[in-house]
Amino acid sequence: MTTPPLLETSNLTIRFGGVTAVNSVDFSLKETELRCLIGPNGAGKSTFFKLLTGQLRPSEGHVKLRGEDISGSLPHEIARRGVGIKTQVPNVFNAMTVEENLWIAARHKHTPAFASDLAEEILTQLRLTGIAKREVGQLAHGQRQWVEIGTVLAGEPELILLDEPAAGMTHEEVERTAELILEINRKRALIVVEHDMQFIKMIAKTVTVLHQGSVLIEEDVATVLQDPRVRDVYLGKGLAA
Ligand SMILES: Nc1ncnc2c1ncn2[C@@H]1O[C@H](COP(=O)(O)OP(=O)(O)OP(=O)(O)O)[C@@H](O)[C@H]1O
Repeated sequence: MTTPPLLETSNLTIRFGGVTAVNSVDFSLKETELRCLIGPNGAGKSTFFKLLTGQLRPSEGHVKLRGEDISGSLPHEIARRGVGIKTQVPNVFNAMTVEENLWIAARHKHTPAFASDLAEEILTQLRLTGIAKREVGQLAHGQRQWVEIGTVLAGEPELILLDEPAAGMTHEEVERTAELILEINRKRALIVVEHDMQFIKMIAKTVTVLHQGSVLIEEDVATVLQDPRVRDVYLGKGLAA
């Protein structure tokens, strides 16, 4: 028997009134694969993520995790099955330190002592040990984003969805974020939505392009960035390939 992919969607579709935001998407992700998902504004990327995490229910089609149908499952059930997400909405406690935030996130699943060990491990992995005792509200934008990624890691997901992790970062922060993602990808699968093409080039292997809710092309990064259809959909929207 062949092993099913880590994640698979078939004919995944959602309509809002007259708008088909995600339109018959067949998508497949292998264990520990890193996939970049790009597309112009309104292409359906965030909505696709919401369908994967159970925040939205599909109008049609299915989402399967290791072959098990999770379409229609509740967000906390999907999280428990190993899907973590970092959205663009902040999800950390500003008045607490970096290590306290990581500990609280780890404590959902673990004993206090184990949560401390896990928080320590994440501090090391994300190279945040130097700012462990700082309040999150006092940190630079990039550092806060890394703490947010850390709180997702504290849930020990097998699949991590990152929605625009490099948005608003300086060039140095973008480079470090790329390194962190590649480090995380040694053990875990990720889907990364991003508009910053320099960042995409730093991390991408296979890129899926969404346009008007459908998959326009899915290829290696070099092929995608040279594809005239991709250039067309981004025309005037700042694709710096
Ligand atoms: N709750 C909703 N009700 C109605 N329409 C919606 C809803 N959510 C999304 N849409 C529409 O679905 C389409 C896809 O939106 P979505 O936010 O998924 O795009 P996106 O690719 O994430 O865009 P961006 O890059 O700007 O974040 C858009 O036309 C949007 O207006």
